[in-house]
Amino acid sequence: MLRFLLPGFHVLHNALGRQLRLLPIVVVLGLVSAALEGAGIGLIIPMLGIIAGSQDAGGLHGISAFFQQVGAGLDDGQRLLAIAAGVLALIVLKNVLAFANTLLTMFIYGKASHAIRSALSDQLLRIGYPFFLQQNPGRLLNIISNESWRASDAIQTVLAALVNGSAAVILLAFLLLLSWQMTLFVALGLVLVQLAHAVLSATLRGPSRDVTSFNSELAARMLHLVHAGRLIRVFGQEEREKAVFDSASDAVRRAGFVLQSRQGSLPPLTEVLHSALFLGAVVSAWSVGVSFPVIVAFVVLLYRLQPHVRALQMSWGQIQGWSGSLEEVRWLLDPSDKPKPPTGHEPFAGLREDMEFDHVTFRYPGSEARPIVLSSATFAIRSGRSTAIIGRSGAGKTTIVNLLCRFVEPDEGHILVGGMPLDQIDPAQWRRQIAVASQDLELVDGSIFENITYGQNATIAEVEQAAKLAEAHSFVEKLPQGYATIVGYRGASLSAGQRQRIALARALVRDPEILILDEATNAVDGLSEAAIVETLRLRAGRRTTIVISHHRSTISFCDDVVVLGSGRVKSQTPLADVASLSMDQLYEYETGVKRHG
Ligand SMILES: Nc1ncnc2c1ncn2[C@@H]1O[C@H](COP(=O)(O)OP(=O)(O)OP(=O)(O)O)[C@@H](O)[C@H]1O
Repeated sequence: MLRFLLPGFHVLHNALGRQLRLLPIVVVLGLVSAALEGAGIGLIIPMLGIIAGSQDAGGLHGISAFFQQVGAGLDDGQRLLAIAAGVLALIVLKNVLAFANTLLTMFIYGKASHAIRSALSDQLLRIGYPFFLQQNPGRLLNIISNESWRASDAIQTVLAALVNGSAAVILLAFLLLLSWQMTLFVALGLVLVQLAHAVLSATLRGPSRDVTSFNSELAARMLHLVHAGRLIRVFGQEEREKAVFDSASDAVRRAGFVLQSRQGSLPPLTEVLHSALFLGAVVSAWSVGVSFPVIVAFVVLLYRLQPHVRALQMSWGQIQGWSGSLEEVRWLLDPSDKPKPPTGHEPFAGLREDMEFDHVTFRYPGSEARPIVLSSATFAIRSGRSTAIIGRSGAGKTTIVNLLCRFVEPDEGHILVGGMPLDQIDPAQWRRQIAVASQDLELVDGSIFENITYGQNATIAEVEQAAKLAEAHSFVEKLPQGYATIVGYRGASLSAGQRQRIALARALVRDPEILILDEATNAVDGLSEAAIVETLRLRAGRRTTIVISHHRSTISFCDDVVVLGSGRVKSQTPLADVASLSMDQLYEYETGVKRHG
């Protein structure tokens, strides 16, 4: 039931996790501090009795008669002082408990907010890679940077509602003990106000979803401005981009205005209804002859009750207003409709035999209308040898890397490693034996040393050795900070060729069993590339290398070449057999798969 009432109930429940144990303490502290407040207010009755000179408890019943007896036997002056001191002590104690409760709720809020952010990052790291191929990064950024905070705020609101709810229950109980007729009148009125609230709050869900969706769009535009700074300037698109951004931003403003204006109508409406209700209670109490001290105590209690009830009713509206945010966070955290990460339990210690693509068919998820990327692709990658995978742009070369790294899985067919299907091998162990240097794999924002040792502990000597092999050492040495140089966001402070050499050093420092180079040297100058090719040649017989390139020189050291075209493997042949062919001739070379003898 609660799941239907409270959008994102799951999110809140899971975020609270072990902190759920603390909620009863929040409630008890709320109840006790409200009871102390109620008792303090009840003591107004004898105080007023002393001041008004009427201390007769005869007309009073129940708890009001009990309060009227407090300090009986003392003379008026002493009694007034004693009761005032008692009220002050109750107020101090109540505030100490309320402060303790504030600390406790803040602690729970902090833990739950952290749990939401941590669960989001965990999900983003665990989720199957195809998710990122399909999702709008703006939506993901918006969930992490905006919606997760609103979900945290919803938790704070729920905690505040618990405290306010506890206070309201106790203060209502005091009211009931003072006068059940007046309390019934007030309680019925509060139920009607709550109904009006619920109807209005329900209209917040639609605008809340709109705000979330426009925020995603705006986050995507922001990302675009950050990433496409050069493109926009070089094509003189500043005006157009400004207009598109402003329109996205204005859509957020408009949707936000609709939501906030509806939310904003709730507090004044509540205040007017509550005031009418309380005035009605006072007038009806007077008309049925309730005594003056009891009416005063009742009014003071009502006055103290009102903010709690108001906050409680506002919490409901706020949570409805955040329903879009909670739904977004719930969606991202829900694993049921997300691609699963690769599985497999067989250990993998090293590549002893060949890898084979056995009739592998693949199409990217969500691209059913487009031509198939790989259709029954069959070829072998010999262990300890170097294989070039070539083909015209869009032929599916990077897709083969994605399949080998298990970012995506074949729709049909198998990839076999030493005869064992790749999907049975432990993916973590498998990936530990692979290193990829690719034009798409970015550098991290840190030092050159941190970039080369990303994912691999290595000494400075090992880092220098890898950098030398990748033709990076000489330029790094000349930088004022050497290997401590900070490369900036995505390596922005380096040239494209320098970035590629650092990325290659990062792959080489692992001395991987399988090295994959996907257009990894296309921005490197000819001399450096020749030296890199020599390095790669030295791996022959010891390690397996897969090279993807459109340059003849880059694949010159390879033993085998696999030619892709139109979704098929056109040929696989020893490179020596086609040494005389140019790249263009190779792209058209079609002989099927010639296995090495
Ligand atoms: N995420 C994706 N979603 C849908 N289709 C994709 C996706 N990535 C690639 N493709 C399509 O798959 C096909 C093969 O792409 P792939 O990147 O493997 O080609 P490639 O041979 O590496 O090309 P290039 O030489 O230009 O790098 C292309 O038609 C491409 O449009």
